[in-house]
Amino acid sequence: MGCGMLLAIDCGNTNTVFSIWNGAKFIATWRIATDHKRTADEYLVWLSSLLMLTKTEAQITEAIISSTVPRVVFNLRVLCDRYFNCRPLVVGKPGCNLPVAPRVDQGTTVGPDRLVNTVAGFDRHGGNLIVVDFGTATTFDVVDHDGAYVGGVIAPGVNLSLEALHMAAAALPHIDVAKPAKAIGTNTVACMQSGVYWGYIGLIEGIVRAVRRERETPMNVIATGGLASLFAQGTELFHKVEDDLTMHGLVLINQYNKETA
Ligand SMILES: Nc1ncnc2c1ncn2[C@@H]1O[C@H](COP(=O)(O)OP(=O)(O)OP(=O)(O)O)[C@@H](O)[C@H]1O
Ligand SMILES: CC(C)(CO)[C@@H](O)C(=O)NCCC(=O)O
Ligand SMILES: [K+]
Repeated sequence: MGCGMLLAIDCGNTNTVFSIWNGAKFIATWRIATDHKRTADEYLVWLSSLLMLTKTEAQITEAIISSTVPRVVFNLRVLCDRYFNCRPLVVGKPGCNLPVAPRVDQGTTVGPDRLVNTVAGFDRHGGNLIVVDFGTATTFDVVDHDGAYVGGVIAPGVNLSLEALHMAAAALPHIDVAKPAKAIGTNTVACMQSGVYWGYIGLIEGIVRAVRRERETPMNVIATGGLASLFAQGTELFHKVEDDLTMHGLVLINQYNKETA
């Protein structure tokens, strides 16, 4: 132990996931709420106490960041620079190359998490793929035969939809998403759960059907994100659920940039 390890950071609008890798070997992962006010010093205190608690001996010498929140990148860069003495790769920024460039409208920026999912999905399953990611938003990334991101769909996230319902209607409580026993709810919570769960299943199936109709080849569907396995219980659509897809993509992109440097 003690040789150079990779710190991979996946920063979403709700949560930020840190994970540590020794080459392709997974070492540890931790999650923190995304907050652009958090400083490099605060990240370090948090990280080092978790390292200690889990008795992980990590000598971090390289880092890669995917951030859907531009403002947090500054402090994450400072963390890597000041404490790990390295310049992190930042997906979507100059200096971080992707195996295949996205093919989208000129001037458009693709969410870095979607680019990362595309790379990981293509590596594991090849081209002609739809990657569904259940995060703050639910995204569908369409991966072409050669691994290029060629567009997709952005829908409101499951928890966001539940929160909107609660915020807008005085008599509707805050609830967690769950798969209801029956479609017909016989109390408020069960009615809301049915609406969100089966509504979402309908959304996913409808979007995948429409995307497939637009393409000439069959397309497998891969699901990732915290709620993927819950929704996999309500549809036959997913070829596979892969919770670690985004992290796998970060490791691949880091490797790719080292090889092509
Ligand atoms: N059965 C479940 N019921 C409710 N929430 C769940 C369940 N399983 C996982 N989750 C939630 O899923 C979330 C993890 O999802 P994920 O990391 O993909 O997205 P996120 O952190 O919410 O969004 P983003 O990546 O955009 O920040 C966690 O907030 C967790 O609470
Ligand atoms: C859609 C989200 C919020 C999903 O995390 C993120 O990928 C993002 O901010 N994307 C930018 C717009 C786009 O991907 O087309
Ligand atoms: K995510």
